[in-house]
Amino acid sequence: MSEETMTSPSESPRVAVIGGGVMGGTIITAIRVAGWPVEGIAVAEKDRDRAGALEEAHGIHASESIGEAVDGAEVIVIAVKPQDADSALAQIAPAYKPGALVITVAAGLPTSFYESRLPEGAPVVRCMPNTPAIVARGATAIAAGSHASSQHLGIAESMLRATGLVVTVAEEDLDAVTAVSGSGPAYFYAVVEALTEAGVAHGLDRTLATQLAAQTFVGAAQLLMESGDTPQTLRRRVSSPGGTTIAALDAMEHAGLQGVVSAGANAAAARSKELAQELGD
Ligand SMILES: NC(=O)C1=CN([C@@H]2O[C@H](COP(=O)(O)OP(=O)(O)OC[C@H]3O[C@@H](n4cnc5c(N)ncnc54)[C@H](O)[C@@H]3O)[C@@H](O)[C@H]2O)C=CC1
Ligand SMILES: O=C(O)[C@@H]1CCC=N1
Repeated sequence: MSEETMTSPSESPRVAVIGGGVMGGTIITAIRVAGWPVEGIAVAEKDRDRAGALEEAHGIHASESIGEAVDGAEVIVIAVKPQDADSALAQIAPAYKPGALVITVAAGLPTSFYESRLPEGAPVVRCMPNTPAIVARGATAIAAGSHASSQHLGIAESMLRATGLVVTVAEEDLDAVTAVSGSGPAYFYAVVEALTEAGVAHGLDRTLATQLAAQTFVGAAQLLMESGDTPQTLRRRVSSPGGTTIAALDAMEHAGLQGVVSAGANAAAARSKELAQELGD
């Protein structure tokens, strides 16, 4: 695909999604919402049940063969686990249409990993989405490889727009993005689990405690985004002098909250870098 020949869904570029799991399925939904025609989307999914579910949900063609899905595709979305990317690329390369845009969501693997396994000059855009994309509240960062232009980034952005926020970053920032927003939803769920347990220990019904915790975090996040205030300002607004919140925050800090969160984020960023070394050349 030349950049000039594809700028909008109405031009019906052929899209092949490789791996129709959580992220692949979410991206298919997003591009359908963005107006991509069903007949322009193919998916390669080796799990038969999952392939059948995608066909039923979207009316698209699912194949076990990566070569078949990629044949003639102008955009190839790679949504397999990092450990499966090398073998997927070995099947993509022979069917690759010169100039086709490759969009990858795999954690850790740099754009050079793809470029070195595809014909010379392949434009690659690397993305780090997160699971709230499933409900159109995702946060995705995208970065251009060495042959990807701003127009290629624009195509990726237009395909992912329906998943929520999309921002462009330098590729070197993607490990940090992974540590904050890519893995971030899991930190939130872990905190909700802990808060639920605390609520249950104090006599609350488990379902109610989870509901209250989730609504509190959704509301707090919305207030943060809509008010334009800093987290510090909003935290102080909850914290009455001599009140319950200060008592809680003091206890959390004493128990190492800041250290716990940064240790988690550091481990995610380190693992992202490690994946590149482990699976790269
Ligand atoms: N789940 C998450 O929160 C996030 C995941 N990612 C990245 O997205 C990628 C996919 O992750 P998930 O969707 O969570 O995994 P998943 O396991 O749900 O989906 C991967 C799919 O690829 C299929 N697959 C594997 N090899 C294949 C092959 N050779 N041919 C056809 N299909 C094949 C599997 O059957 C599976 O359905 C990973 O690289 C991950 O790093 C990125 C950001 C967030
Ligand atoms: O856990 C992982 O490796 C992927 C990347 C970010 C979220 N899930």
